[in-house]
Amino acid sequence: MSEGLRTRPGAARRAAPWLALLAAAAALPLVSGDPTITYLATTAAIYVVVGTGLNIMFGYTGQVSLGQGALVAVGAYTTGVLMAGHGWTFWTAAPVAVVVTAGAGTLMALPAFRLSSWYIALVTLGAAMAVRSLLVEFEGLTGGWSGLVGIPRPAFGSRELGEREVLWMVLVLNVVLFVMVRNIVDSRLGRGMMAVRDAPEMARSVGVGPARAKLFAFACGGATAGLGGALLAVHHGLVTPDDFTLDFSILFLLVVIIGGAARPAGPVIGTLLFFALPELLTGLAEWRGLIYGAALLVLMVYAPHGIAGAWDKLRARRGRSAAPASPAAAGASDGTAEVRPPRGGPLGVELSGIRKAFGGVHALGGVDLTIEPGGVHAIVGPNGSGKTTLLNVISGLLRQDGGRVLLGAEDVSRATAERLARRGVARVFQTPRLLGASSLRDNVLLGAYARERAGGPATVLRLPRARRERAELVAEADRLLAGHGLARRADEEAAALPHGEQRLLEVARALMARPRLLLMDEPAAGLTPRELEALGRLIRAIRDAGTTVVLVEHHIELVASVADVVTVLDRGRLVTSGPPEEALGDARVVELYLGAPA
Ligand SMILES: Nc1ncnc2c1ncn2[C@@H]1O[C@H](COP(=O)(O)OP(=O)(O)OP(=O)(O)O)[C@@H](O)[C@H]1O
Repeated sequence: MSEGLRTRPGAARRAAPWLALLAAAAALPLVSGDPTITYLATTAAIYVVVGTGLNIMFGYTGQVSLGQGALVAVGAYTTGVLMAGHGWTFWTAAPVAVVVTAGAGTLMALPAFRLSSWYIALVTLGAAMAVRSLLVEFEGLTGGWSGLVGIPRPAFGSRELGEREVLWMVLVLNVVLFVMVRNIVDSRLGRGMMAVRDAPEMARSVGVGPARAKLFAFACGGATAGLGGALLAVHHGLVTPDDFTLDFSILFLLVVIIGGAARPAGPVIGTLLFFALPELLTGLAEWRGLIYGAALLVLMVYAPHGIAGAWDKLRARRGRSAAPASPAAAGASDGTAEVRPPRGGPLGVELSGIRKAFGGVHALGGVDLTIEPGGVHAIVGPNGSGKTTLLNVISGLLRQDGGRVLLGAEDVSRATAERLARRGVARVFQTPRLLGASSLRDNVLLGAYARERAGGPATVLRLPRARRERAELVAEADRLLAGHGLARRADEEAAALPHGEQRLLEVARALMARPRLLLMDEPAAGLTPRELEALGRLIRAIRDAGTTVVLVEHHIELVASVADVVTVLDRGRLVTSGPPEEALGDARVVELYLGAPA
């Protein structure tokens, strides 16, 4: 058994029903011998290829594209022009179509760096309309309304592949794609894409560059649409603009949504349903529109994650009730035993003249502060005094209006959050920011994003290097989860956790980064007294392991018990800074918290 499957025994079992379904669907046309069934099955299998790419863009990265049909057209016409017009073989034309369409997909991604996902939907819709017009306008190249005809089948020498052989080829491609998508999703790349989709600020704080993640997703979507287009061109033998209407583009989005976005099997199920339903409803032709609409409505209300999502939920519910309590859960500790030394020495911070305003609100009005490496530095102050803004500036999530930030000896005044994460800065947010639909284990693994070494190709192909690294990280994440008493729930969705445990999960994710500087924003909020004590022990253990901790906190008892230095802010200005008893005993601070003496 492979290392990957050994560490995730559930993954193979989860995929098994869908692989069986795919095999059954593939077997039907292969045994029936009916050319119509073979033709329809090939078309369906090509749609799965396109849907799989869209699933990466939309399902995993949250980029709504209504232009997938246009990208398929780019792939189909590129193949058609090269094969019918220039005598290329399928084996040379298809890779060119894939590259050209990946490029077109990447171009479509450019507005995505600035726009929210629903605006991107409009941009891609516009692109779909523009491509169709261009296909008609460039008549000399594309054949105008008549399109391109006489596109030959793929051939080996003079022997053309038969209909069934083309179907086989597309099915094999689907299996390869399925495995590649599973490898991507179950890797740093996939977790990064989902972080961009669910919590963009958190994504940046763990080291994910949102632009790169979106670019990668659009390139994947473009490449698979190009492959789908190349296959459609040789399957049909001709391409015309009428093959690529707006309905065609929207169809792929529906296939992914109905099948189950962000589930590798989603496009398979969605496509099977799309092709099977008209056959099942032949006697009810006039009711078909109504039945489709009602089914979509019911699905969106009761199964918003599509059919694959509903199935996963059912399994998770059954698994939860059957799962025995693990020893780790019974003896939940405070996680101190699992704290590991950072990826380098502790980092100090030097802030000089930091200013930040939001419109007329001066959140920080010129803060000078030195945070020594290796200690616990608490920042306290009344609501709205600028504490979170200060953490955002230190972590690179906000660019200050003026002033300088030094991290160690390095001037990072203009550094992005992603870069700082790579330098060893990690963050715990005021309200937990998690991948709600991902497992606890995947949430913790995301913390290692900035220190994972396996590159894209090694990850996609799951080469031994990537496997080894993944197995080590999974073991580390499981130890952290066990340390926080969450081992038993490692495979459950993070969104199902109660608030207190979501906070623990955030801390585990931050520790997974082995940070040199850990920024914690109100980690004690909502914790019970027992949990507070455990948090205090954990913070001390993190410091003792060699990490600088900056703790923004309202819980003064916790601050007094763990902090080496306390800084007090009020209305964006530094009131005092020093050892806890000195800073917290300062008359101005007492007045801030208790009000002026009568
Ligand atoms: N993105 C923003 N847009 C507009 N105003 C903001 C923004 N972020 C912070 N502020 C304002 O800046 C001031 C400082 O906010 P900040 O969140 O840093 O305070 P805080 O000390 O962390 O407060 P709390 O203890 O309530 O979390 C507040 O007046 C707040 O309303």
